[in-house]
Order: sequence, then C-alpha cells, then structure tokens
Amino acid sequence: MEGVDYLADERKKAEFDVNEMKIVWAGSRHNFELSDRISKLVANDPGFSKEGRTMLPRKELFKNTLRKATYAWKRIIELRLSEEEAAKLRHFVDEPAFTDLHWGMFIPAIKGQGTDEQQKKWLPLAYKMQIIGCYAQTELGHGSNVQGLETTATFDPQTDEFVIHSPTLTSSKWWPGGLGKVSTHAVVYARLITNGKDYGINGFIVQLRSLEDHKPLPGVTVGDIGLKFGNGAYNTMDNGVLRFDHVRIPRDQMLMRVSQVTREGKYVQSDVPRQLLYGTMVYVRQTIVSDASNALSRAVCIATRYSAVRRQFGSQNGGQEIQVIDYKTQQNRLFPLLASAYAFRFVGEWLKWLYTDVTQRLQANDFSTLPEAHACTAGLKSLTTTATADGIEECRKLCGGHGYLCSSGLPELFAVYVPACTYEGDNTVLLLQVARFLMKTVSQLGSGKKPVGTIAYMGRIEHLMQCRSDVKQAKDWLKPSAVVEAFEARAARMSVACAQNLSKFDNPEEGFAELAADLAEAAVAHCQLIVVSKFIEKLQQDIPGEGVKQQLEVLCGIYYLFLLHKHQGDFLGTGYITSKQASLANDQLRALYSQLRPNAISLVDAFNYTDHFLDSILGRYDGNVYPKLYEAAWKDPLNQSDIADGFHEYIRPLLKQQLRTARL
Ligand SMILES: CCCCCCCC/C=C\CCCCCCCCCC(=O)SCCNC(=O)CCNC(=O)[C@H](O)C(C)(C)COP(=O)(O)OP(=O)(O)OC[C@H]1O[C@@H](n2cnc3c(N)ncnc32)[C@H](O)[C@@H]1OP(=O)(O)O
Ligand SMILES: Cc1cc2nc3c(=O)[nH]c(=O)nc-3n(C[C@H](O)[C@H](O)[C@H](O)COP(=O)(O)OP(=O)(O)OC[C@H]3O[C@@H](n4cnc5c(N)ncnc54)[C@H](O)[C@@H]3O)c2cc1C
Repeated sequence: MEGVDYLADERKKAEFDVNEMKIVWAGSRHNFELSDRISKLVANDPGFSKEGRTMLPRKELFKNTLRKATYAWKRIIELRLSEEEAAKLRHFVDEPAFTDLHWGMFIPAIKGQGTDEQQKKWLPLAYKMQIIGCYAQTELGHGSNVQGLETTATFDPQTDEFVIHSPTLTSSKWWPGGLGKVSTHAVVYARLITNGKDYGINGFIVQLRSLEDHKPLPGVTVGDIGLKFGNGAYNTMDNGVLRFDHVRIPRDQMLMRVSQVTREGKYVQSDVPRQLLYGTMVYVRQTIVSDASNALSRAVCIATRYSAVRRQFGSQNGGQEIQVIDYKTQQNRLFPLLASAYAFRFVGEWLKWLYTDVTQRLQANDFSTLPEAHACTAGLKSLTTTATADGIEECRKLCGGHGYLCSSGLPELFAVYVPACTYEGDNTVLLLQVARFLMKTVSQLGSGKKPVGTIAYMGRIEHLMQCRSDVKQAKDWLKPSAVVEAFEARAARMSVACAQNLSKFDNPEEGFAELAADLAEAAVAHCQLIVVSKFIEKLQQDIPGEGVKQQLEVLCGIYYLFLLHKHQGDFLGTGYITSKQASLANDQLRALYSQLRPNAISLVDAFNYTDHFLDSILGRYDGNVYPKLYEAAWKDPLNQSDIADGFHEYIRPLLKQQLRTARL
C-alpha cells in the first residue's frame, strides 16, 4: 500500500500473526492464495471499476452490468480460469447479475434433477453459455408455499409434449433473477398433469427466447418486474415476470430424476424421495450461509477501521479526542458482529462439508441424512442472513452520519444483502421447518431411534432437563463444556416446552399454527447451539500461528457470551442459570472486549479485502477518510455546476417573490 497509513499504530498493537489468521479466515493456504490472486486481478482491471455505479439510472446500470458480466466471462476464457477461479472472479467483481442464477441455480437444478441423458444434453450448452438459464419457481401468488404453485404442465400423448400454461394472473412467474431481460431458458416449476391427474410440482426446461434474435418465443410473455429497494444495489439484476400461453415442449424436457412420464403418459415415481425436487434450494441455502460471513465481514471491516479513525469528545489538555472504538458501547455493538463474522465463517465451512457428505450419500441412494441437511441449511440460512442484514445496518449506524453516505459502501451493501432474508425461503418460514424437525425428534425420543448429528444432544434429554450451571466466577464461562451445556439445555428445554404445549391440542396442525412464535424461538435456540458448537470444535483443531488460536478463543467467547446476554430471558426462564451467573457472563464479556480491542484492526485486516472490493471510503485500508470523503463529494453530478438545474425555473421566482414581499 502506498502513502501514509493512518492506521499503522493500530496495526502495531496486534498480538497475533495476521498472515496466519488470513489463512484461517480463507479456510486453507490454497483458498487464501486463490482469493488473494483473483481479488487483485479484479481490483487492478479498469474493466471492473465500480466508479459512479450508484449514480447510474436503471437502464445504464443494467447495461453496465451486462458489459461487466460478459467482460468477466471473456477474461475467464482468456485466462483459462478453472471453475473455482471463475467463481472467485465473479465474487470479487461484486455485482449481482444473471450469471449468479445461471451458474448458481439453473445448472445445479439440471445437475440435481436431470437424468444422465438430460445432463449430457443440456450441461455442455450451459457451461459454454450458449444458452443462459434461470430458476423460475416463485409466482405472483405463491413463493413460500411451493405446493401452491399454479403453472401447469399437461402431458399431450398425441404429440409427446407437455403444454406449459399460466391459467391465472397469480400463476405468472414473478421474481426469478436473470429472467426479465437475459435468459434464453428456464427451469420452470409447474404442476405435472397427465391422464387428467395432478401429480404436483416438477421442474421442466423451457426455452423462452429465440437464440437468433432474443425475442420471446410464441406464447411466452416476459419482462422485468421493476425497480427494487436501494440505489444501484440489486437493480443490476433483471428479476422477471413470465407467462405461458399453451407453450409446447418435448416430453424429455421434464427433469426426470425424481419422477418420469412415459411415452404413454404414465406417471412413474422413482425410489428417490420427492423432496429431492427441493434439492437446488438446499444447495443454494448452503452457499448463502457461506456468503453471510463475506457480507458481514465487509460491513464490520468498514465500521472497525472507521471507528479507529473517528474521534469524538474527551480531549485532555489540548490532546487528541477519544477514538470512538474505545467507547464500551461502541465495542458492545461492534465486537459481537466481528465475532459473528468469524462464527459464520466456520459454521459455513462445516455446512459445506455436511452438504458434500449428504450429496455423496444421495448418489449412493442413502437418503437418511436428508432431513437433517434440510433442517441445518434452512435454519442456518435463516439465522445467518437475519443476523447479517441486521449487522450491516448496525455497522452503518456505528459510522454515524457518514455511514449514511453511499460512499461509505454500507447503504448499497445493505440494499444488496437484505433480500437474502426473503429469497431462497422466507426466514420465518424456514425456522418453522426447523421447528417441525425438532418436534418430530422430541416425539421420537424413547422410541429407540437415537438422535444423531446436530440433534445428538436430544439423546441426553433427561440430563439436559434437570442439570444446572456450575459457573461460580466469571472466568468459568470460558470453559467450553459449561457453554455447550448451557446452549444445549436451553435448546432442549425450549423444544420440550413446545412439544408439551403442542400435545394439549387435539389437532397438531392447529397447535403448530397457534404456537408458531414459540416454535420459531426454539428453532433459533437450536441453530445458535449449532453455530456455538462448531466454533468451539474449530478451536479444538490444531491452529498454527503466533497468538492466532488465542484471538479466536476471544472471538468465540464474545460470540456465545453476547448471545447468552441477549437471550438471557431464555437461559433464566428455562432455569439453567441464575441471575448471578448471567451477571458473571456479562462481566466476562466486558473483559473479552478489552482483550480484543488492541487486535481489532488486525482482525479485520485478516479478511484481506482490497479497497476495490470494500468500495468504501470509511473502510479504506490506509484510514485516510476525511480528504477522500471531501474529494468524493465534489464528484457528485449535482456539483458539476454552481447553479443547479431547475434553479431558474423554480427557486429564482421564489426568491424574487420574497424580495418583492420584503420591499412591500
Ligand atoms: C443463486 C446463486 C448462488 C451462487 C453462489 C454464489 C454464492 C453467493 C451466494 C449468494 C449470492 C446471492 C445470489 C442469490 C440470488 C437469489 C436467489 C434466490 C432464488 C430463489 O429465491 S428460488 C425460490 C426459493 N423458494 C423457496 O425457498 C420456497 C420456500 N418454500 C419451501 O421450501 C417449501 O415450500 C416449504 C419447505 C416451506 C414447505 O414445503 P412443503 O412441500 O409444503 O413441505 P412440508 O409439508 O412442510 O414438508 C414435507 C416434507 O418435506 C421436507 N422438506 C421440505 N423441504 C425440504 C428440502 N428442501 N429438502 C429436504 N426435505 C424437505 C419437510 O421436512 C417434510 O418432511 P417430513 O415429512 O416432515 O419428514
Ligand atoms: C431479490 C429476490 C430474488 C429472488 N430470486 C428468485 C429466483 O431467482 N427464482 C425464484 O423462483 N424466486 C425468487 N425469489 C422469490 C423468493 O424466493 C420468494 O420471495 C421467497 O421464497 C418468499 O416467498 P413470498 O415472496 O411468497 O413470501 P410470503 O410467503 O408471501 O411471505 C410474506 C410473509 O408471510 C409470512 N409467512 C408466509 N407463510 C407463512 C407460514 N406458513 N407461517 C408463518 N408465516 C408465514 C412470511 O414470514 C412473511 O412475513 C426472489 C426474491 C427476491 C426478493
């Protein structure tokens, strides 16, 4: 880095090896080197500049995204990047685009739900981007309730085709990214009807636009759904609307891994569970969990650096004022978010492992771990995206007024990120899926079926229902066994309380609806237990680098003690801890903030973000905030002239009128 480093003193305070921490953050030396190389490649290429992005009108913004996405593809080909390198490049280009859905959902849907033959036909075209696809599931009338979708795919045995049709306005596909203006094809989810019988939802590959002139094919009505939240932000994406008027596709474009329709129109269900139709969602939820730590760490990096630069109050004898990062209130808002970024990193790594494991099992026709994989991906997607969206907004507030400027990078980051709480499953709806899984687990206790994996703790239910915390002094809260038992007891007791309340209802579905808010809270407790456990398990590994493990222990302590403090009501209400023990936890938390403080800047440096990727004046690596903020203000189009457009038309007559009144 060139020029003065205004954060150099902060960097000197670090008590650990930052370069080793970079490797822990990246997951491996290989991942670190890959990210480092590709992020610099993107940052140094003017073709990927972000300059002025938030000021472009929608049409120009969108065109610019098309330019960048195709330029990225050109570079991927020219540089012969591997699939892994290409994915990194798209990540660091940092602009939501149709390519996310093409690579992230269209291709995985064909891979997961297509037969070998279908994969052989469609994947090579998609890999070369000779066709561009999206994932068209959600409709105007239904998103969460997938079984309620209305689009129909009716088999016509005369012609060996499916007829895809949108029977109502509410059956219009609505939201799919990449659909509005770009995609040539879509995996469309529709009700499969054959021989007059409705067999529920299935996926179909449907061509939407001509490969010659890109015009919608006959019977297809397609367009963009309009401007979304935030300037720039997710408006780089063409989320679309799509209607079918009796569009015909060959029978072999029904994705046939889960079920088939024969030439005669007979519906055949294979021996794989129907839930595999939802497999693409499980995959994407897992990637969203991994991505949460990216988004949160970006916001935290900006807020931490700026908190060290910013000074307010407390000047003594004409000396410097206090850095706002030294206020305990700032630390209490910021440091748990820094700890959460690390916690989500590690749980994301673990979830990736779980997903790979379940995928291998599915290939071998072992479906036993699918329910747990669904509960974990759904629950952790909900937990991490909610905390990340809230965390980004908190980081904006932590930066005071300047956080509200687009040049802080935070408003755009928030606007791009916040729909993650909704897409790929509304976060409350997903928590209720976890709750169903928990209630099923509780109901099977005593049946001889041993709970395994993330619900293994339920197997010790008798102990967890009656044990009490043995914490006597603040530092006892640093013992992993004390912490894990606290989170297990809280989660188990909340689930059992819900199950007991449910049993009072004659109709279980009515009970579930009535108790939904409590059930969602029990699901949160279970998911927090997973994150805490995975962080603690990470610390049991061999972690090289001077001081690295110690810093991670501090972060882990902050993560769980902050949760314990925030959800004190649960821990006290379920009777596992006393109010004295809750207060000791808080004392320990404050002590950990003091230990973290000198390392804060280096802990965010370990994310290894380029200034290009952060795209934030407040988060600049060198901390040179004020001159750059001042400079940026003058680049605003409003400052291109001293007299604003509209002045002569509107303001001048007003001023003249006041002048006349004053003279009177
Ligand atoms: C996409 C890009 C990724 C690229 C990678 C880059 C990395 C960066 C990451 C992110 C960058 C941002 C880019 C993201 C772009 C946005 C993409 C957004 C795309 C979408 O939003 S697609 C649409 C998503 N829609 C949903 O998620 C709908 C949510 N609804 C449902 O999932 C279901 O309807 C339901 C689960 C809520 C209910 O279903 P239903 O059939 O009615 O089920 P139940 O009766 O409740 O349950 C039946 C039975 O099935 C089990 N089950 C449910 N779901 C699953 C599943 N997915 N897998 C396995 N099993 C499942 C359930 O537990 C029940 O089991 P039981 O009978 O009790 O044993
Ligand atoms: C930016 C963005 C990109 C998207 N991209 C795609 C895409 O590429 N492809 C695609 O197919 N879809 C896409 N979607 C759609 C997305 O998947 C849905 O919006 C999402 O699944 C939520 O469904 P919904 O909109 O129907 O919400 P709703 O279900 O209508 O939710 C409204 C409210 O009702 C509550 N609610 C609903 N059901 C229940 C219940 N059973 N119990 C308790 N509360 C409930 C919810 O919690 C929420 O508060 C995208 C959405 C967004 C915002």
